[in-house]
Amino acid sequence: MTLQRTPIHITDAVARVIKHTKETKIETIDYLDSYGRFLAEDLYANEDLPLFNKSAMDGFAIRSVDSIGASGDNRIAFKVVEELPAGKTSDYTLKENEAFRIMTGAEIPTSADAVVMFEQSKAIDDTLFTIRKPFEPNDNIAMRGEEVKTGELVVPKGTLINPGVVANLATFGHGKVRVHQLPKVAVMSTGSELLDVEDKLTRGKIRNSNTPMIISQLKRMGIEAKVYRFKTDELDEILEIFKELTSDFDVVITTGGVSVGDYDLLPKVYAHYDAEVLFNKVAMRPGSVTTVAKLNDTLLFGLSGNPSACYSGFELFARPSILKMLGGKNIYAPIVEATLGADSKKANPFTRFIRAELEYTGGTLYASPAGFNKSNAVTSIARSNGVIILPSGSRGFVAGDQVKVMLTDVTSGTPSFLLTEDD
Ligand SMILES: Nc1nc2c(c(=O)[nH]1)N[C@H]1C(S)=C(S)[C@@H](COP(=O)(O)OP(=O)(O)OC[C@H]3O[C@@H](n4cnc5c(N)ncnc54)[C@H](O)[C@@H]3O)O[C@H]1N2
Ligand code: MOO
Ligand SMILES: [Mg+2]
Repeated sequence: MTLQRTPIHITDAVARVIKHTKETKIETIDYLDSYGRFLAEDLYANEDLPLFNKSAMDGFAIRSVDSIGASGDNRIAFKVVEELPAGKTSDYTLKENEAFRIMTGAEIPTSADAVVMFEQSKAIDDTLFTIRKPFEPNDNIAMRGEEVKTGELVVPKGTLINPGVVANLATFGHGKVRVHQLPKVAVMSTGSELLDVEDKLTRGKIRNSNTPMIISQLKRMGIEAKVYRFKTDELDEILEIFKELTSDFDVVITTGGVSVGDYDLLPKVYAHYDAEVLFNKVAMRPGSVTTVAKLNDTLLFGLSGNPSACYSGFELFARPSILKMLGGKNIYAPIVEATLGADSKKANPFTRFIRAELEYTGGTLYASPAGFNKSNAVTSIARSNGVIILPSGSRGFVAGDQVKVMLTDVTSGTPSFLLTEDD
């Protein structure tokens, strides 16, 4: 086996992974379980929205024609003939200077065409009130179909089902929704140095942080992974496990053992099973040895053992691929421009990813390296909420330079509420 590997550009690597990713089968699930999935079909309006002309305010529904000429000096009186809370309807036909007492959301009876807010009226007694200004037809009324008409596209296929989409499923009566199945994902860290979180530390050993990290990155996507243990770094054992993994799972994520070391077994596994290696070297740091292969219909993500490399390898390759399996359209983390908050003096022979702390101050988005940032760093992953991307072939960067930042952790908040009284 040759130890020479040819690095390819990240964009090429991402494109290869996505090209080899297939959507999973479609299933029908309860709409309340659909949050975080992607619509597998367009969502159309089954009805007009609003469904009927409805009061937009609490007040009185009147015939606008009866309000003509109303002023402070010429208050016009109305008599309440019926009360209409939301959900109650009436076929009564208003006569001159009659009104319904109507609440927000109630259907406007056909004989009324404007709503007077309580605040725009003066009560004389329980059934009489006056107004001091004229009302136009449709004042304070939400018109049938003003938001969307029957048959219009509301949310296109491939959209992430966020709480707003769930609200629309409910609005249009879709109790069941078609989505792509959750891919079956297995996670396995390799390395005879690895101990579990509560094992006693012994010489030369470390705690396995990659498995729980990847499990959490998957959880963030709504996926429960199955964890496999592999402790010996013996080829026979890993070959046996892989036989099971590739027949049962859509995605197998391994960490470690992917470089050129004597006990880096993944390249041997790919070769043994004649997997199609999409790439085994990417022109990036960290994670240059990240490998992605395909065996039958299973995608094998061989992430680097070094924690920072492992984290970005997942976000760069596994995440968009899994989102595509789920039928997602917008599968890539957004990349925005930011101002570098501190120097980053190293030259960058390969594209460099730097775990970063993002801060929005005084109208500027600053991105600062989140401390120790080598490939083996684990603490900076905890502190960061994005990744600075420095292009390959560039020299060092200094504070104030414009850089690109990938928003890998958009769930992170800010320490203070960013709206002020001037906004
Ligand atoms: N001769 C060469 N050596 C190395 C190269 C190279 O190109 N030529 N690449 C280096 C780079 S870059 C990286 S990154 C690492 C990648 O190594 P592997 O993916 O094979 O990972 P391991 O060897 O298994 O482990 C590397 C490192 O990470 C620690 N590790 C592994 N698994 C975990 C885990 N689950 N939790 C926490 N830490 C983990 C492991 O103990 C090692 O320290 O290879 C370089 N070598
Ligand atoms: O694969 Mo490495 O993460 O470039 O240090
Ligand atoms: Mg290694």
